[in-house]
Amino acid sequence: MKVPLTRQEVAKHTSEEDLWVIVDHKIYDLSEFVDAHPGGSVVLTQFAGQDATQAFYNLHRHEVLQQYSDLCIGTVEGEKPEVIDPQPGDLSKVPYAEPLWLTPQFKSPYYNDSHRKLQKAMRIFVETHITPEALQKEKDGTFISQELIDKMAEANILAMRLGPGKHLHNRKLLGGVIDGKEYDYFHDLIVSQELTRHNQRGFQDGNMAGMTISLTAVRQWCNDAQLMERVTEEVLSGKKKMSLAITEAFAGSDVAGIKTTAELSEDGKDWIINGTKKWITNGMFSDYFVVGCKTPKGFSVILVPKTEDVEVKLIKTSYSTTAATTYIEFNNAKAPRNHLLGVEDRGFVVIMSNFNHERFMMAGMVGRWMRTVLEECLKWTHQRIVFGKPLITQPVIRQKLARMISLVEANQAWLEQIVHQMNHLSYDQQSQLLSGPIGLLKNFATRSAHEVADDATNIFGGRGITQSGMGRVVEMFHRTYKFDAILGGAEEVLADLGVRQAMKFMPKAML
Ligand code: HEM
Repeated sequence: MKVPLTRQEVAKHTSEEDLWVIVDHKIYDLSEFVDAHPGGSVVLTQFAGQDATQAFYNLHRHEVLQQYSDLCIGTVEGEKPEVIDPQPGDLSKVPYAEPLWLTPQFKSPYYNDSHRKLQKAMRIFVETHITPEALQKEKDGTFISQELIDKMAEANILAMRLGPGKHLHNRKLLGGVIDGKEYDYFHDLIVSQELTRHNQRGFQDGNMAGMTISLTAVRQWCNDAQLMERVTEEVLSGKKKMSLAITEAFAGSDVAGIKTTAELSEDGKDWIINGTKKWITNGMFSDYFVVGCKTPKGFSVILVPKTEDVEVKLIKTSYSTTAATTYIEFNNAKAPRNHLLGVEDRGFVVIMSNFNHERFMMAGMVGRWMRTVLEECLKWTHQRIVFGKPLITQPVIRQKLARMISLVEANQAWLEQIVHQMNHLSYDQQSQLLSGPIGLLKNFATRSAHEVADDATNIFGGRGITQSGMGRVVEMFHRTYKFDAILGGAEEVLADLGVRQAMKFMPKAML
């Protein structure tokens, strides 16, 4: 019964057995909920019969009202709710909460109608299908469901995550909102950025991150076209999973220090792999591993199928085990000879060129996360009342917000500039010309994340270090932004790479 009622009528319901409150001009009957209320019954009785809007928004996220909408029995007569009730697909109206190209008042030279269509469809898909599972999996630590993988495969989201290319031709993306042939690196950026919006960092990686950084290497470097097509089909249909297995306890960003070996069997038919790998995202549920190995005269990359000679163990890290971070032992594991990617002993180029797309995606994703954290801070500083005034009235808080806005916008602007170049360069040209700039961009993105996480946590105070409730997004960001600073190449290594690449192009220029 959602009928208008007067404030006088609400004021009559003040006992624990018969308890009504008003929040944002809506009336809630909490009589049955009092005992179940996580904040206890006392606080509710203190506000019984009254308007509790300010107290409510000081303690709860708006999503609480969406979850408990059944308790709402009507609106106050002659009044209208003021707080925005976001629906799947909506753009945020909070300043800076969306990149400029999604802000109706502004223009961008980079995006067209097909980008807008894809963005809208992705946001609806993420909010409807991915976010509910992401929230659950981040908490319970179990792996992504086959049901969700199947849905993403059907919508061709798995295929889109590899970036533009022939694998998208003849595919209808998200039910046909755009044609696979139209797909460019701006679409790719949109897919990455929308996919982070559930704000569950462990699940973000648990959601097939392994595939996005390993199938790319198979597609680019597999010498056997039939094998490449078969693996692509198996993985993009969601039937098989895969991951990239390069890092070891012995070697992280210094790929040259890898100890895992690959030798040809006596009959020359198979590679025999021995050694260990560590921090392999999605390794627990992978059917294939793209493995970096020492071969007699150098370093090679091999596609290794999961067999009983490949043992996997779960590693607990600072984010959820839903990411399936894995320790792997290869014990005489076999891979057919044609599973070599690229040229024997010259696998370095396979790994290095593959890094570009991974790092570009990571920069886009952490950039989008920062923006969400900025939105959280803007909302919170307006709703949080301290010393009798909203937090935003404090100049020191506005200084922090100014810095966050600048970092978020600078990252996106640089990112878009690089994406524009990617759209106009071949894969080889990208490897040659953009590995430096992309490395520097990822470095800048995660140094910015460091600043944003620090300021946001201070703004949220105790809530910023609490895993549930008001500060949950900020808490997660502060706890997990380091994954972006380390995975795909540590900050310092990327900064160094960026400058060394510039040195290569340095003319003999004198002062
Ligand atoms: C529609 C009415 C309400 C609902 C559905 C509701 C629901 C909840 C939920 C789900 C939580 C758990 C924390 C979270 O997820 O954010 C919570 C916590 C809490 N609630 Fe409510 N609540 C309501 C009204 C109120 C009111 C009127 C007060 C009065 C001040 C209040 C005070 C609190 C307190 C003190 C906490 C604990 C907060 C913390 O741990 O920081 N609630 N409430």
